[in-house]
Amino acid sequence: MGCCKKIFMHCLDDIKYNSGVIASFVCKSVVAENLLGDMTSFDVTWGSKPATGKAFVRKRKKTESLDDGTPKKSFKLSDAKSGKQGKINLVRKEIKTAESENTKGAKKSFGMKPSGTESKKTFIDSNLNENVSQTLIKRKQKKDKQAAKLNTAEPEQITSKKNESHSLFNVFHKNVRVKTNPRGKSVVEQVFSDSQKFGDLEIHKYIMSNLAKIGFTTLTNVQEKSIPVVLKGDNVLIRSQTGSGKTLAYAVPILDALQSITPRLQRSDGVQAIIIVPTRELAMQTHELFGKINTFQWIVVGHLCGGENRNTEKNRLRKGVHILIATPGRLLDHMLHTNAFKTDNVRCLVLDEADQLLDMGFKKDIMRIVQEIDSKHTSYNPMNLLKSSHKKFGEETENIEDETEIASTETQPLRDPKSKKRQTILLSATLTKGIAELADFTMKGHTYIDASDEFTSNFSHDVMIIPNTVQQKFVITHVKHRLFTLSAMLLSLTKKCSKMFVFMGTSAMVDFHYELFTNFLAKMPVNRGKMKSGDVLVLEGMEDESDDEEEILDVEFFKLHGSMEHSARKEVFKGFREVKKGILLCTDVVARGIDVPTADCIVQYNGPLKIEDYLHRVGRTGRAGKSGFSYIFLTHEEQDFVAMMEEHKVYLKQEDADSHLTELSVVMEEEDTQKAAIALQKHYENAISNSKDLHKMACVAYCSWSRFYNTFSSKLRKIFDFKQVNLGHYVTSFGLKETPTHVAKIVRGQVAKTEPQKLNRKLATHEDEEKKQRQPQKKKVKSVSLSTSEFSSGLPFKKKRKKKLDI
Ligand SMILES: Nc1ncnc2c1ncn2[C@@H]1O[C@H](COP(=O)(O)OP(=O)(O)OP(=O)(O)O)[C@@H](O)[C@H]1O
Repeated sequence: MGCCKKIFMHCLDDIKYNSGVIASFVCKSVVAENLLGDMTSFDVTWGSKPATGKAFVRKRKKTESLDDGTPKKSFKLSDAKSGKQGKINLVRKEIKTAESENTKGAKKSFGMKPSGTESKKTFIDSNLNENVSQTLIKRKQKKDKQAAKLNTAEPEQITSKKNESHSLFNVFHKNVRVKTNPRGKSVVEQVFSDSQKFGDLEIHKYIMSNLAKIGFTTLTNVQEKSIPVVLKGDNVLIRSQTGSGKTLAYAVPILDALQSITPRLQRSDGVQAIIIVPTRELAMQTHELFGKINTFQWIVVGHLCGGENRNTEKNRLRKGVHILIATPGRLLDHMLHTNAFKTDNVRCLVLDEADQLLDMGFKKDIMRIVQEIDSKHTSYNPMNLLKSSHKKFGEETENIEDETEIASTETQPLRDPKSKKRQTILLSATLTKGIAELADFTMKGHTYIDASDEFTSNFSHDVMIIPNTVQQKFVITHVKHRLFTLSAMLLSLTKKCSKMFVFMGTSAMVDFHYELFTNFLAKMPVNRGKMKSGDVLVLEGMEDESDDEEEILDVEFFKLHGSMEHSARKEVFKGFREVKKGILLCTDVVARGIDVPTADCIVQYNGPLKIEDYLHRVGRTGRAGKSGFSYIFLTHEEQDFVAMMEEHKVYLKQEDADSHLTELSVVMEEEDTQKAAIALQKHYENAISNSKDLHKMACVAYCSWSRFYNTFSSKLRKIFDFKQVNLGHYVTSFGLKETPTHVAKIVRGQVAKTEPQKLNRKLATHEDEEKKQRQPQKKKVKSVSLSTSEFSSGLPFKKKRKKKLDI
């Protein structure tokens, strides 16, 4: 027995690093130890050929093999991906002769010679027949004894014993240490300029005093470098790290130019400057900032964004707006369909978060918007623009000036209402080839401004610059532990942080976790005294408002994603910014540009779909020189992410999940952290299975996750590899007890949640066929839509532009 246990541990390690090398060991030890349900995936023999891909052991076989007391020599397997059935035959299966340290160790513990040509077959045969059958008989005897004991015990004790055999126990293995580079030096970008003040700029004194009122006196580095250039009227492409104050770099010069126009602008003069931002929240935020620095009552700032009432916006445009902040879809919609919206006087175009605009597939919309604006300007020459856009990435921009008219003039076009020129400003925290192309299309020659002194001339650098005031950490968890580890982290981090963004892959994941945490984690009573690791938790009781309960989480939960109603999104965004202590569960919809100055912690529960997304998510903290923390959840299979980030000069430190799990001991009133964690998992699982709605949400969330996990960018796919994941473990991380296939069926509406799982394939198939014959064929209805339009433009739906996730 001891040997088997040892082998299991060896095997587990090997599976982690060396998947498939020692399948036979795994199976054998599994039989002996009754650990089948907890195995990670491994390669098996598929008939006579080795299986491609991964196979997952059917959990139910574990019970069958042990219940009848006879050793099973074969197991049925099903391929999670293809659904193909297979069989692993332990007697016939041969041990592969991998010579890794672990396999040698494992073989030794079975009394075998480390390199095993002669021991290949005999090992399994003899051991299976002797050791395993004995083992199983002993186990059965032990089980019977335990059962007898339990029968005489108090009911409370019984549940406690039952809980101890929760499958999570078996995978509670040591923390994995990931090799990091402690000496790695990231590129540091100074946020504030050394000395320059807003007072040193040639801008209107009212703007200066308004800036001083909100506490801005010293210029940030990017503001120091770019405001004078923008004031001059040049086209610019600006790159600087997140939270460095890029918005003011264009807001101040635009406002200063418009206030200087004499005679004063009238509403009938129409739109003078358009600022395009990717999301509604960013549109609102930018609008707010303009509101703070604009005291010139005759200058009107307005915004247009998807989700708002179109007629209200039409009226707004009809009345007259000078500075228009808009999301691209809705802006184009009005350009094409609102007669009152004239673009003849537009002399400044800003593309903020330019890389996100491209990522979200707005390139065509932006090109169309640019064409619409320029078609009203005499200097517009699309052929020249096209020629210039074929220029190589990173090539100096000066040579284009020969071919096309330069926008740059002695005066800023905005200051001269008669000017037929357009100044363009592109801003981003990351630079990609796409941005270079966009710059070439939208601008006739431009100045490149990089806030980092290291990269003033080198445009196409791979280095990612993240504020050095943010401590970046990663946590390695077993997939099955994700849910309770996240809960523990929320509990512990709220003690030291006031506002937290928790990024998740999909809207459905956000919905589910929000529901779970607000109803259960946030209402976790500290002094209830009932919640021991062995308890079966009375879930309805959790909502009882008894006097002696107090909430352990002194923090408000929020959720924000692209599938929410516009009004709800608006409210949440406002609420989160105003609240003193809060946790925002969100998707990447708020990953860029959003400014919550007091946000001091970022948790990435799912990896970023693109490398740049990591930077933008982390960038929600550490704004304007403030300090912050950032954590990313990684599984054992995803640990190479750390090395990949190091290639981009981003160095993450490992933090043990255990340091957070101790929090659960307090909540669950259980000294042993592992038991407390399991109790919480059980608590969640029971809550989910007892509530139809929550269960459905969990199923939908799981399915949306599986779609999400299939969409990583090609570079990241080798790390976040869907083929490597154990779907069964992920199901557990959503607090579900069903198999992945069953969950998928529930989501598709093929089975009701209450329907028992099909334990016996033959019987189940038979029953199914009978049912089919009895029931008339129903038309298939897609019960849950997993893909939703993220940033609805309001335009009639034409053709799907790009495969979008429900973020
Ligand atoms: N000169 C300044 N002094 C102090 N704080 C400033 C200054 N300029 C901007 N800030 C503050 O810095 C924060 C970040 O500004 P902003 O949102 O413009 O950054 P950003 O570079 O656009 O970030 P991101 O790339 O994430 O969009 C804001 O809270 C803003 O109020």
